[in-house]
Order: sequence, then structure tokens, then C-alpha cells
Amino acid sequence: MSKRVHVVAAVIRGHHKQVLIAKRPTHVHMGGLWEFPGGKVEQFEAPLDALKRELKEEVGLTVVSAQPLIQITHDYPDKQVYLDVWEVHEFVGVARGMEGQQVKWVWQVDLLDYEFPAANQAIVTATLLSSTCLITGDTDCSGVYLAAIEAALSRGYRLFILRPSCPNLDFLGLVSALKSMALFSAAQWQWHIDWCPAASTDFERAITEHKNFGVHFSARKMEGGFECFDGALLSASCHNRSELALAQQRGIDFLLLSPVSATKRYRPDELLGWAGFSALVESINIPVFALGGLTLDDIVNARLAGGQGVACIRDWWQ
Ligand SMILES: Nc1nc2c([nH]c(=O)n2[C@@H]2O[C@H](COP(=O)(O)OP(=O)(O)OP(=O)(O)O)[C@@H](O)[C@H]2O)c(=O)[nH]1
Repeated sequence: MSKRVHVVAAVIRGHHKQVLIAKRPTHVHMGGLWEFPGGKVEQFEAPLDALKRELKEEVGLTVVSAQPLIQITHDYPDKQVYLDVWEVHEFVGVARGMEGQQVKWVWQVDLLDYEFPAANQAIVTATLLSSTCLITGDTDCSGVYLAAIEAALSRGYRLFILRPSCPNLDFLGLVSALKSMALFSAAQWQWHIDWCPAASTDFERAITEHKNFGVHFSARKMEGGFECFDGALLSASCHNRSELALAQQRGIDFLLLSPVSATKRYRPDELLGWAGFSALVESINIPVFALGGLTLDDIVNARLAGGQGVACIRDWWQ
């Protein structure tokens, strides 16, 4: 088997949630498909230096700052790659196809309409997700629930795992309120399947008809198998290597992995710590949020450990 190729690639974020993509020339590997600009890391070259060199050479941009986004290990029939993907928020220059290739700024939601190499699916998901995720608490009043979501939106949260457990909540009313909130804030909602009436056609319609809605499974629900939610983003909670592997096999789009840090529910010897989190994240190709005893100050640690960001529960009660 040939050696795995270390490739750096960049999700370059421009104005108004636009992202730069480039078309691979037809004669090269994965030719004719779209890609995130980048290329191979040279011998003895640091990944960030390689990223800076490739972006200058390929699209004429000077990187000012970049942070890790996701790492993918993928085997094509003819090539094994390790895609080391960075997020670039700050750069200087005007993007051009320096090698004659087509380059394009696209709305991040429109990335789903472009054809990328197979390894890129998780990169596109990671690009669409924010670096924070809020798991909601409980209430028996829709008004209180929605007010807490609005307050969280104003604190910067855009991705929510919804788990109101009260059966008296008006589901369709909640859907319609969340739809209009999504319109103004681009927020994404994952319905916690434990709460949602899975058999309800209203639920299925809401999930599959609206791109901001997805479904979240507990590890046990995921293990038990689930029905198909056409086109909806799927997420799951995991705690160990075998659950992570199952999630990947079941086509889950992103994960919450816990417990990373101290919480009341777990003994100290059960905690993953950042090293344990990082080792588990490395074993799969899916964006993973760190969960358990963390705050928004831990986003940098999560990114350095290969994660997408942090998921918080306590913040709901602020
Ligand atoms: N740059 C980039 N490469 C990707 C992406 N997705 C993906 O599977 N790859 C694969 O990673 C490898 C990158 O190699 P490359 O050909 O772009 O690297 P390079 O510019 O250094 O090539 P060269 O040295 O042959 O000129 C290719 O096998 C390509 O198919 C992506 O989003 N961006």
C-alpha cells in the first residue's frame, strides 16, 4: 500500500457567511470536482506553513490567522489521504485561480449543492456547524422555553439540541416560532428524539421539510436503530470508541462526546480529559463537540484536540 498523503486544506470564510471553493483541473486526482483550496504538505514542513504556501500559490491569498477545523483520514481506491482542514477567518488579498482553475465564493448553505470528493462530506458538515452547541433544559411553558432560546441566541449560540420533555408543549407552535427565529438568526435545531413523538407525521414533516431542523439520538436510541429522516442532519451523544464507530457506520453527521471534564454525574476516573477526547476523535471522520463540565472558554481547547467546539448544558439556566 502506498504512503498516506498529508494534505492541508482551508475553509476560507469571507463576507456574509461565504466560503471559497475551487474546481480541481480535470486531469488530476478527483479532477472536475470542487475542493477547499490546499495541497500536499512537503517533507519537514509544518502544516500551517504548508497551508500558507498553498493558499498563496493557488488562490493568491495571504493567511493572517487560521485554526484547526477537522481532520479526515480517507482511503480512495488509488490514494490514501489525511486531510488536515483549517478554518481561515483573516486573510489579505483578492482570491484568484492562480493556476487557471475556477474559484468561487459561495454561500455556506449552498455548499451542499456542489460536488466534492467523497472525503469532503464531513468537512462540509463542519463548515455548516458553529463551534458552540446548547442543550436545552425543561419547562412546561412554550413562552418560557422560547424566551430562553432567544436569550441564548443573543449570547451567540446558533446550534441547539432541543429537549423539552413536557408533553403539553404545542409542537406545531414551537416549530413555527423556531422557523421564524431561524430566518433571522440562521440557527439550527436538533430535536432530541427522546422527547419528540417519533411516530408523529407532524414531526417527520417538520424535520424533513426545513433544512434548519435535524434529529438528535441518545447513544441507546442510536444503537437500537432508527427510521430514515430524509436529508435531515443527524446527531448523537456518544461516550466511547464503539459508540463513535457505530455513529460513523450509521451515517450520523455530528456527535457530542462526553464526559470531558468534571460533572456531578461522573466519577473522576470516568472522565475523558482532553487527551482522551482527542484520541477518540482521531478514530472517526465526523465533527465532534466536547461535552461535560465545559464552558465557552474551552472552545480553543476543543479545537486543538480535534473537536468542532463545545456543547453546554448549564448555560441554558443562565
Ligand atoms: N486541496 C484539496 N485536496 C483534497 C480535498 N479533498 C480531497 O479528497 N483532496 C485530495 O487530497 C489530495 C490533494 O492533492 P493536490 O493534488 O491538491 O495537492 P498539490 O496541490 O500539492 O498537488 P501537486 O503537488 O500534485 O501539484 C488529492 O488526492 C485530492 O483528491 C480538498 O478539499 N482540497
